[in-house]
Amino acid sequence: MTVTVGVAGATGRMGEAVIAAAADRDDINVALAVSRSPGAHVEGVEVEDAADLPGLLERRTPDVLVDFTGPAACIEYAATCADAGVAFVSGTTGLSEGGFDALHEAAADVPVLYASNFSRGIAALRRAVREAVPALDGYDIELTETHHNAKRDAPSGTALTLLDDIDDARGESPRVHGREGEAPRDEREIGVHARRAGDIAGEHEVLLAGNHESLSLTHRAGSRGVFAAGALDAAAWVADRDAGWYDFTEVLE
Ligand SMILES: NC(=O)C1=CN([C@@H]2O[C@H](COP(=O)(O)OP(=O)(O)OC[C@H]3O[C@@H](n4cnc5c(N)ncnc54)[C@H](O)[C@@H]3O)[C@@H](O)[C@H]2O)C=CC1
Ligand SMILES: O=C(O)C1=N[C@H](C(=O)O)C[C@H](O)C1
Repeated sequence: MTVTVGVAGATGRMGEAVIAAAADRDDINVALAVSRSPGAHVEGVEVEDAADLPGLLERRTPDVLVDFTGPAACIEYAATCADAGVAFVSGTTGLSEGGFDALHEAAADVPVLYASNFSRGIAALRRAVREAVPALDGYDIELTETHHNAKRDAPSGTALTLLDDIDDARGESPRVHGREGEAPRDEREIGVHARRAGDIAGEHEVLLAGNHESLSLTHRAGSRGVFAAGALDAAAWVADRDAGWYDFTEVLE
């Protein structure tokens, strides 16, 4: 079965990567690409005006809209998809709690699949973290993420997901974002460090140290292609599901 997708944020780094990845797949057809800077072509696909999204969804009837934009657009497009009966897959980060509430509202009408990171390696890292944290009870934990110099939100969405995983594994811990001056470490705090440099696609390290040993669990994305492939796997998986909230881990089961 071929799944038809629309791509929102089509002229952005991830939007372009998604369209490029779709061009190599037989199971996905890009029926629509939108951006707030229309007129360009990405991999031969014409990019149309995102302001026309409601009408475009009605006319092109994609099965799924894949969104990599910004928080405001993500919330707006989720509601537009809910109205149009189109499944919504998003990897947009930097959403507030209210933003996630809005996505959950859309999930009452259509399938919504959200992931702060669509790489399989991060899914495996999350499993490793959930196992390591209780096994190394009392060890200090520090989390470091490194991204390209154009990333807007910090810490990354993936870092926030990993922090939630750590909280689930050992109870809620205070988060300390960087340290400066007199800053003695509290026993349970998690130091969170966000680095921005060059064109690094995305790196995350969870460091556990204590008892004269340290364990570093690290993931490095070599290109945006890994995120794009995962998002398209998610789109293919969610296309014919019932309305509801879905997680990327379900796609990998
Ligand atoms: N979940 C995952 O696996 C991944 C998530 N991301 C996230 O995806 C998002 C996009 O990342 P990039 O492609 O690097 O950013 P980008 O800045 O290159 O592209 C974003 C695109 O969205 C559009 N956009 C932003 N706000 C908009 C608005 N209010 N209305 C209409 N269009 C709007 C921009 O014009 C641009 O075309 C970020 O939140 C990033 O953190 C990025 C990589 C992987
Ligand atoms: O903005 C990015 O580039 C990335 N954003 C996501 C995040 O915030 O975790 C995922 C990935 O690390 C790349």
